Amino acid sequence: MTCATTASPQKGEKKDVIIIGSDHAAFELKEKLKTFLKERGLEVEDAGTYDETSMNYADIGKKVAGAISDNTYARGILLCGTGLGMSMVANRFSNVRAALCSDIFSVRMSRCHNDSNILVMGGRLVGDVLACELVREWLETPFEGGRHLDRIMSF
Ligand SMILES: O=C(CO)[C@H](O)[C@H](O)[C@H](O)COP(=O)(O)O
Repeated sequence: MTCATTASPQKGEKKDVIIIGSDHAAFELKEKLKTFLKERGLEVEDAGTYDETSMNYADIGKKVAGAISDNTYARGILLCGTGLGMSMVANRFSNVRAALCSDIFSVRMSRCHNDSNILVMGGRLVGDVLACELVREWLETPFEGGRHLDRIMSF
């Protein structure tokens, strides 16, 4: 399983580690995805939340997006009830291209054309089996570069 990125590895970048975070609404999905990733030999950094106590998704979204933005990690996964709040938070950070997806085609395009570096999903929308498939597709699909590189570099 590859984890393609266009950015040159930076000093301290944990480029082979996937950072994952959720709020309470998607805590259960986060735990399932951690198992899925680890079973595939990937190292996972859990940014929280660590139980189902109600909390503010923005705290976790900022933590994960900040760690992508400063190149500590190359790829991250964010989960909340709908995925909306997490994607809004994450896309405020420079160098972050967070893609809120619930279907395979969007996930594939988010990698091929947009070089998404955070995959966002809604735990109250996407079931466990589909979520694992979305993550698998996201990890395995490379960025095409070319005209798409010019485009993502323009914002
Ligand atoms: O996207 C979200 C917020 O914009 C998420 O769905 C949150 O998980 C959701 O708002 C949490 O709702 P709750 O009623 O506090 O569990």
